[in-house]
Amino acid sequence: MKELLQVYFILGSNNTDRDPLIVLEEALQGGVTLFQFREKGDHALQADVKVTLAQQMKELCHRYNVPFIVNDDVSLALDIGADGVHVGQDDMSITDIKKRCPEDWIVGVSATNQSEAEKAVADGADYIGVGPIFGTNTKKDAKRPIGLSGVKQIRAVAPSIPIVAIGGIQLTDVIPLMKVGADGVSIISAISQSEKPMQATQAFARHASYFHQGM
Ligand SMILES: Cc1ncsc1CCOP(=O)(O)O
Ligand SMILES: C=C1C=NC(C(F)(F)F)=NC1=N
Repeated sequence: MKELLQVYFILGSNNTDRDPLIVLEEALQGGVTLFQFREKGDHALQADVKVTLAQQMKELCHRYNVPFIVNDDVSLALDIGADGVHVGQDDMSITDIKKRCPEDWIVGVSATNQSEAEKAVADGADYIGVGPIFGTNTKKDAKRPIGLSGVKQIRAVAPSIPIVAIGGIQLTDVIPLMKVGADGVSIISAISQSEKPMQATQAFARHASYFHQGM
């Protein structure tokens, strides 16, 4: 699981002005290790348009042997045969999801502090998304940034669960984040808003793998 978290790309149709399928394919060619479909916020697609995009993105990910995760929408994830879901603290509980969903599903949870992280571990989450690390414009209701120290504190109470850092992350943040205990980084705009998503992803992959070799 920790290897999958190295370069965790997240994309929804409103995170880019381009065709999201083209952006996704370029990022996959650059070495994305895990992908999350997150269709939220202004102009988010709904209903069958959203389902169609999700199915197309899933097929694309599977062509590159990358697992396809759906944010929040457990029913959509089940309907299209996703590889798992990512839920927030106030979404469906992990235990309920684990009951309803395939045994081999990846179930990730957001955590922004030590108690949320401890709860996620107790509930059996497969990984936790820790953040927002830095300020971000991508998520309207993001909480106050927790910085590198926030990751360090969470790793102190959750020594073995896979942790991916998220929120305002740029290339130069990768190695410092891994040094304080993250197993990988989750990125939206640094890749989706890049003029060259493939090259941007390659750079993130190089930094993340460099650190892993170093360990
Ligand atoms: C979904 C989410 N959760 C915490 S911050 C964030 C948005 C991250 O987007 P970006 O990588 O563009 O800052
Ligand atoms: C709010 C979120 C927090 N973390 C993550 C992930 F990086 F996948 F763990 N995804 C989200 N959608």
